[in-house]
Amino acid sequence: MSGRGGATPPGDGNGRDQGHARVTAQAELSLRGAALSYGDRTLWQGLDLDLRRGEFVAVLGPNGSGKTSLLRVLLGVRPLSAGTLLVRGRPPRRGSDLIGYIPQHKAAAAHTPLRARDLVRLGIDGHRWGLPTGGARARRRTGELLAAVGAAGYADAPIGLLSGGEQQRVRVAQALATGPRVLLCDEPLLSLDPHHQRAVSALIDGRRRSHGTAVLFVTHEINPILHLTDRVLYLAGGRFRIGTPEEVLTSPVLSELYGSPVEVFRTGERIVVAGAPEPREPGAPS
Ligand SMILES: Nc1ncnc2c1ncn2[C@@H]1O[C@H](COP(=O)(O)OP(=O)(O)OP(=O)(O)O)[C@@H](O)[C@H]1O
Repeated sequence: MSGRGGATPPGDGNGRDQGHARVTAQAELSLRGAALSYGDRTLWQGLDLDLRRGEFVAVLGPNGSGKTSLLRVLLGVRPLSAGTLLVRGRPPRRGSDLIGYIPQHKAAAAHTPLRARDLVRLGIDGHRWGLPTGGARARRRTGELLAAVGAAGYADAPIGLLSGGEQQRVRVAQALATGPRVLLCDEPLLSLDPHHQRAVSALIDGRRRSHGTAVLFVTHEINPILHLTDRVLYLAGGRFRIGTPEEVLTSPVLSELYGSPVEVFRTGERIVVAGAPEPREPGAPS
């Protein structure tokens, strides 16, 4: 297969086989013929994806396959090299209220002067530096957001003194501050223990169920979120596949995507991928 990404069934999932016009009308995010290159290196191309209301899409792929770069495009901080992106029918805009972003967990330094409530407050009016407005309303909203993620008990604690799971709850609250239609999650469970992984993924899932928020969830590990996942976007070696986990996470599909034999095992509720090749160095011949 050429470097042109996988617009072939099974697991094409690009909407064409599901009533293209109907899907487009409902999409929160819509990519058409999207490509992203850095210099002469193309991370992905020919990407068609509609993210629908309340949908949970997991983005998988080896290191360097362009998962975070995709989020940067969707956040409006990086332009596509080709193709189009629409966010609820309009071009993307950096800092849009329509999109919430949950970053990887990185432990905040113990001496960080921010309290949990300050971090959430930044999600409400952090883009209005120098023009503080609506103080009482923002304070009330901050309290509601912290309560919604079960973080009210440590609202006034310095963020650096909270556990990893507690910090991630606060970051979820911050991402929800503007009432986004789409949540972009960049490995939000990384370095959390299984208990906190479940708690944080349940929070994200709860939001999509209660508000119809669509979720694009970048992860290296599908198992903690497999039960939530409607579709998988799998990026590898400049190509991709989209479809349900059952369609994409199979030995034949991943072997074709990687261009070498890959085994996918299912043990109970878990999926194990074995034999995926190491990512190529940037610029190495394909
Ligand atoms: N601004 C940039 N300029 C040039 N190359 C970049 C830039 N940003 C990212 N890259 C390269 O693009 C590739 C994809 O990066 P990206 O962070 O999107 O990958 P990823 O799939 O999220 O990887 P990981 O799983 O390791 O987080 C990497 O090789 C990275 O070095």
